[in-house]
Amino acid sequence: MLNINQIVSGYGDIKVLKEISLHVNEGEIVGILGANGVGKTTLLKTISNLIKTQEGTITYLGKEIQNSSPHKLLSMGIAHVPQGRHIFSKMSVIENLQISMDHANKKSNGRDRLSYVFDLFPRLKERLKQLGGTLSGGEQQMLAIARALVAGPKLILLDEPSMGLAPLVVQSMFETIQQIAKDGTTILLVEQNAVAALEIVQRLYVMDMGRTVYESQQINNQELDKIKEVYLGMSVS
Ligand SMILES: Nc1ncnc2c1ncn2[C@@H]1O[C@H](COP(=O)(O)OP(=O)(O)OP(=O)(O)O)[C@@H](O)[C@H]1O
Repeated sequence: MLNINQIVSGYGDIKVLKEISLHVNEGEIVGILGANGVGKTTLLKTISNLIKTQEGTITYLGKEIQNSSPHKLLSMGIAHVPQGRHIFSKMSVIENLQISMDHANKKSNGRDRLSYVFDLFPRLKERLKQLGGTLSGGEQQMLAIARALVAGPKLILLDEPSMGLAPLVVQSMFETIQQIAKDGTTILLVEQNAVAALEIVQRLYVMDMGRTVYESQQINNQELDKIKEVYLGMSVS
């Protein structure tokens, strides 16, 4: 579905991504793990063209997209849920969702998409008129994901959904992410919380210094221990 081929990008003269390559197959949850500052967020921003691709190609459903605007990418079915959520804090829950629906993939029915996100996140339905900025951290993350989903995406780029959330909230958020994938939306997940991410991904990449240093095939227990120990510096008993 998504093929990233030898991409270079960064900020001004600073190259953060250094010829990174990876792919995502339709229906998968693919994880990108790695320490602070290795370029995970930069990778997602480059895919959604918030940062320019300096070298290499990004192919989505057979089309090169590295020069397509974020708006065009959304209409093609790629939605980005940024780190820190960036919901509109002075707008209500329903207004936040409405804005995204206005830019949606018009082939799917808006009403259906809205009822789908309310089934996934009933708390949002109870808070339609509440301002985004007054929601709890967990609710804001629900709104950020819901806002992506009402656009009818085929692929969601999800940047650190666990950030700042209590462990129980993280667990329930990750169960919902798994449900979203089961319902047919492919997910590229960037996470610091390796323990939570490893529970739900089908494949994963570990990044370091703007490159992938590890790519899993199928994840079994033995491989999980190796990833944790060698690449993530976690102790395995
Ligand atoms: N706007 C910017 N201008 C200059 N450098 C930046 C900018 N944004 C990020 N960087 C740098 O790019 C590098 C990669 O940052 P990035 O946010 O992609 O890392 P990350 O792996 O997502 O980290 P984290 O897990 O802490 O969010 C870092 O060294 C960071 O300081």
